[in-house]
Amino acid sequence: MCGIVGIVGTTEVAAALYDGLTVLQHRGQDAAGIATGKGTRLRVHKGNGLVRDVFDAEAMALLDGRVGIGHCRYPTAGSEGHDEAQPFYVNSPYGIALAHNGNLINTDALRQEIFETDRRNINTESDSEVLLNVFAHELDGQRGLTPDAALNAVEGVHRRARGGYAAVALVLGLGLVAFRDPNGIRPLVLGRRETDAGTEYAVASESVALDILGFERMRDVAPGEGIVITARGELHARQCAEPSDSAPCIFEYVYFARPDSMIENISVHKARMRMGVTLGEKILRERPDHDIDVVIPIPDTSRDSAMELANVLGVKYREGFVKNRYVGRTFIMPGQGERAKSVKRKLNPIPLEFRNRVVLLVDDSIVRGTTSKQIVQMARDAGARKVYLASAAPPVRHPNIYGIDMPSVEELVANGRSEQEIEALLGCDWLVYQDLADLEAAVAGHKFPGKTFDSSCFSGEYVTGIDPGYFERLRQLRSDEAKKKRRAGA
Ligand SMILES: O=P(O)(O)OC[C@H]1O[C@H](OP(=O)(O)OP(=O)(O)O)[C@H](O)[C@@H]1O
Ligand SMILES: NC(=O)CC[C@H](N)C(=O)O
Ligand SMILES: [Mg+2]
Repeated sequence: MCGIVGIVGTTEVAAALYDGLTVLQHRGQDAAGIATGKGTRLRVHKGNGLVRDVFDAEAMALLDGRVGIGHCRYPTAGSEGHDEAQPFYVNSPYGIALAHNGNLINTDALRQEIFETDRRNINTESDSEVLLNVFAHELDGQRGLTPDAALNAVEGVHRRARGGYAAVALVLGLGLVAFRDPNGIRPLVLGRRETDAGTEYAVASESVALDILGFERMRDVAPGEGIVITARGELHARQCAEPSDSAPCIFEYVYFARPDSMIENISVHKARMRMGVTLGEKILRERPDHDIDVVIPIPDTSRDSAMELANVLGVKYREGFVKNRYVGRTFIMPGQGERAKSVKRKLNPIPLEFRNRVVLLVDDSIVRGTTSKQIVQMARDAGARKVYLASAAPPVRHPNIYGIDMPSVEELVANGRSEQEIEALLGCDWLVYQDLADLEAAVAGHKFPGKTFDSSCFSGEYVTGIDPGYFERLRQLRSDEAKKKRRAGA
């Protein structure tokens, strides 16, 4: 789940792109990059690591121009290597750099088509390089370099690409192009800032990036829409695909996005609080005479839900785990060994909150079970009398194929297991999951009743349809085992 940002400014934009990426860091910790354009020169600097590690003063000084894009990466395709860091660059036509959040599900077919029909080579395993080349080819087929030509090219992308994608592209001689897949699976928001020198525009994965840069949030980029902001600051927008089922990714609200972001006019913080309410109500229905002494969140993401859940139950909310702020998010780490080790390094219990108590631990989701297995044990070791575990999301039983790296069902702790079996495996005294209908209602809230989402990792229903054999191929390419082998060079 990468973070993307693009800015058309009235002055140099590199520093603002850097700041934007630092607040999108939670979306990808593996690699980061910025591309800027000035005159006929497009500059790209990218590398593995956190934003603060990838850029130094020297690199920043080279990134000149008033138009630019940035990316922080959490890989869902290809390797974690340096050459798959983004933005990707292609010199023809005009010089284009592109940054992509999401995952294409017809990458192989597109790669072949691009080689055989479009006569373009894709030099990495990245689906984002494929996306860039589809856009480049479609733009090449247009007459001239105008906003209309770029929007026609976006139409071409929507015709050919399948999957989840939100993308920003820098086209030399034109400006910034942004687009979002026809189902709107991946988020993208548009903002504006007035300056003495004129209007500036920014697009970003999450509105928090606009907030910290001082841009006013205008609206989400619509599913299937294309946007062009010329280097002179003119905004052009057009619907570039037939209307499709709207399916924003529900996992953004569960885990990925920052709580201070608004996605599709829904506050992530409020959505998480409502998840806590519905889960609390379920607990009261199932165990009206519960013996819970204290509700303890598993930091960070579950805090908003856990707090409201405690309110509904009428029991104390306590911070029982201290998080080491220098360890990143564990779920988006590439290997299981690293994920497992990091939970221990990251979270440490305060024994007095556990001793002789019946504790209800709350997490936003249980995916591989890496976190919860260790946390339940830590709570016991810290003296808890009983350890209950509640998940603000339903069991994850299906792969995510639109930009969250859960490609292989074998790695999911809920795969092929009943809730009782998962409870036994995680070693807790009681395990309770949110129901999917409650989760969807909680995210939609009162303002958007009946709103639909991509909830495929919970439901197994995929809005784009799936080609036969896709899951097996994905498993071969992206299981933890396959990644380990690739890293070892086997
Ligand atoms: O079942 P698992 O495979 O362990 O995955 C789920 C856990 O991973 C995430 O935490 P993470 O440490 O990534 O980030 P956070 O600090 O934002 O909660 C999520 O919040 C759960 O705690
Ligand atoms: N998480 C993402 O959005 C990943 C983008 C792209 N598929 C990559 O692997 O680089
Ligand atoms: Mg967590």
